[in-house]
Parts: sequence; C-alpha cells; structure tokens
Amino acid sequence: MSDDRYLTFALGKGRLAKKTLQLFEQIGITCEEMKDPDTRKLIFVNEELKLRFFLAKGPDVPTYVEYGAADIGVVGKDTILEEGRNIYEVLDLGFGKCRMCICGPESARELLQHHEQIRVATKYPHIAKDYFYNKKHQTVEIIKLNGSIELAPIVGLSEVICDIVETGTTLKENGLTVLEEVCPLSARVVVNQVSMKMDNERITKLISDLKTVIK
Ligand SMILES: Nc1ncnc2c1ncn2[C@@H]1O[C@H](COP(=O)(O)OP(=O)(O)OP(=O)(O)O)[C@@H](O)[C@H]1O
Ligand SMILES: O=P(O)(O)OC[C@H]1O[C@H](OP(=O)(O)OP(=O)(O)O)[C@H](O)[C@@H]1O
Repeated sequence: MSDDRYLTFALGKGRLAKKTLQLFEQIGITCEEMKDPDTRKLIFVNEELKLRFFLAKGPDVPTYVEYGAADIGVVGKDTILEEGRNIYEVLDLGFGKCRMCICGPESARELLQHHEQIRVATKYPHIAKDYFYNKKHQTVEIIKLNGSIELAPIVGLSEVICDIVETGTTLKENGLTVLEEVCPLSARVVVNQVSMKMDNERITKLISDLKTVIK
C-alpha cells in the first residue's frame, strides 16, 4: 500500500496513556494536540507523518484493531486476553507491569486447594474462566463486577477474586492476600492482521524503533 495512507493508532485511555505517548515521543512521533488535558477532541492527526491517534476505553482498543478502524493499538495484556480478538500482539512495551492474581482472605486458601466450588468475583470473566476451567480443571461460579473488586470477599459476595495486583496496597488495606498467580501483565502493541501485511514496511519500522527505546 502507498505511504499516503494514514496509519491509525488506538491508545488505551487511563493509566497507560501517558507512558505510551512518552514512548512515541522518544521515537519522534509526537502529537501536541493530544496532550491538552482540557480537550474534548477524540481524534488527533499528525499531517507530516501521516498518522492519526485516538484514545479509547481499554477494552475497546482490540475491537478497533480487529475491525481495522485502527491499524495499531496499545493496551494491557489483561485486556488482550479478556477480549480474545483476532489481532497480532507484536511487542511487550515493558511498562504497566502488574499481575493477574487470585486473591482473597487467607482462609480461602484451603477452599482453593480442595477444589471447592467457590465463587470468583472479577472484572475479567474470560481470564478467570480460562484459569479455573482449562488450567486448574476446577468448577467455580464466576461473578462479573465492574470495579472495586476487593469488596466482594469482604462483604460475602464471593470467596475469592481474580484481579490485577500491582503494588499489593489495595489487598493489604482490605485484609486480603495473593493466593495464586494467573499471569504477568504489561502494556502491549497490537496490530490489525490485514494492516500488518499491507503496511508491513511502516509497521515493522515502527516496531523496531520502539524496540530501541524500551527498557
Ligand atoms: N494497578 C493497576 N490496576 C489496574 N490496571 C493496571 C494497574 N497497573 C497497570 N495496569 C494496566 O493498565 C491498564 C489500564 O488500566 P486503567 O485502570 O486505566 O483501565 P481500566 O482498568 O480499563 O479502568 P476503568 O475501568 O477505570 O476505565 C490495565 O488494563 C492494566 O493492563
Ligand atoms: O496492587 P495495587 O497497586 O493496589 O493496584 C491494584 C488495584 O488497582 C486496580 O483497581 P483500579 O484502581 O483500576 O480501580 P477499580 O477497582 O475501580 O477498577 C485493581 O483492580 C486493583 O484494585
């Protein structure tokens, strides 16, 4: 495909956004407009480099990339696993590091070990289901929540949770602990499968430039 085409990036809003933009700046990709904290604009263009950027809710990034509305996305590995979209995951950016864990009060450890039919509250039902059914061969009841997951075992909604642990502070302050680790997580670059073929040169160059600046 010709170089006239704009490459479109879908970036996850929230925690990962700032570091993603910093990393792109380090390889000479800038979008000043996007840094304005008061802007309500959703899409930003760098005419010179023929690039377009938009910020989307994390779980929507793989959707935009699968359908080709964005060629490239930056999103957490947790979101990639949960959404299960047909996209290529091409690079680990090495930031946004955290872990997906099964957590609960210490007293729940025994229930897990004895494969009791426990309730698991989570924002990530697919990851939880895959872990318990496919990896552990344990039947559980999964309860989908949208946030403040640590509340669930405290108020008796579930025995354990499947959630992100970064510093461990939230668990500690709520009398909970990590019982099992599901997988490590970090920010990843994802690419649309057709774009990878059609715009291979530009995308490969971008990936190799990013590799030179990531730690
Ligand atoms: N302490 C953390 N808690 C949650 N996510 C973290 C943490 N540290 C790194 N991450 C990564 O950052 C990504 C974005 O997190 P963020 O909280 O901004 O989005 P979100 O979970 O979709 O939030 P919300 O539902 O509040 O919009 C996560 O998907 C995960 O990969
Ligand atoms: O180990 P820590 O450093 O304490 O971080 C982990 C916490 O951060 C996230 O919650 P978030 O702040 O995104 O809020 P939410 O529960 O409303 O999703 C995550 O779901 C944990 O609750």
